[in-house]
Amino acid sequence: MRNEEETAVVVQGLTAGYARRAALRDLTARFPRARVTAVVGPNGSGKSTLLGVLAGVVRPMSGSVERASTRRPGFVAQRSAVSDNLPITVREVVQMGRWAHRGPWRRLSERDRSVVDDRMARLGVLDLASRRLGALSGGQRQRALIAQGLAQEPDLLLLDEPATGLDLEARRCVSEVLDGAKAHGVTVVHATHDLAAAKRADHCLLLKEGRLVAEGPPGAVLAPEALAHIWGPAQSEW
Ligand SMILES: Nc1ncnc2c1ncn2[C@@H]1O[C@H](COP(=O)(O)OP(=O)(O)OP(=O)(O)O)[C@@H](O)[C@H]1O
Repeated sequence: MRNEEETAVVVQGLTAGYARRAALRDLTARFPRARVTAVVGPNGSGKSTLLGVLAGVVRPMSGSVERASTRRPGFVAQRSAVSDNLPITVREVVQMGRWAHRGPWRRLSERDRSVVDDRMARLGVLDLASRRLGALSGGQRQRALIAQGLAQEPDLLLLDEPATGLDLEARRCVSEVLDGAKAHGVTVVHATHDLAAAKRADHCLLLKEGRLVAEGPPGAVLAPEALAHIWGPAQSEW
């Protein structure tokens, strides 16, 4: 990043976790505005916790998170965090994204409806609009949840493993959607185990055991020697 102007979020000395156990320790990092940042690391390294802090659902134990904007971030949680049994349709799920603007259960305006339809179309779930979320395949459900995040029209979009379990075409669709959001000025941060997707990002954070190991351009952060350091030599060919 070249200067402060281009930074959407600054995290300094962040320690955060659950009960008294820290899952992230003394993390300092920046998230460039209108760019895609990939957060990479092994299971349990603190990726979801970091997204939770940025989303405002996990409170820091110490350190700070500074964000220029006061708009509520869009947060697409890990699919496993969303109940399969919710008796709501895909359209209702995506409409919930408009609550940030309308408040819950308010009547939707014409514009709300058109944003909802547009986001469902972009994620290829418009023809599933009246199906119940719980009756969808994992990949279809994931696309509905991403459509919900986009329907919020956030300036900061946080996604926890958005491409996990998706087929090739759906992954391509998600990747295009995230690039489209970025082109509209949205700061995108996603946690991923897909190193190819991480390499397409503009900026990358590599975590291990709750600590930041490296930050910068994905090509440098995900260099074979860094990956070998984290996962062992077998993964260093990515
Ligand atoms: N709700 C919770 N309550 C207690 N501990 C938690 C909770 N969520 C995560 N943890 C712990 O915090 C640590 C970091 O977990 P986190 O989910 O942030 O990692 P992650 O990098 O996203 O992992 P994964 O790749 O498996 O999704 C782990 O040790 C985990 O057990």
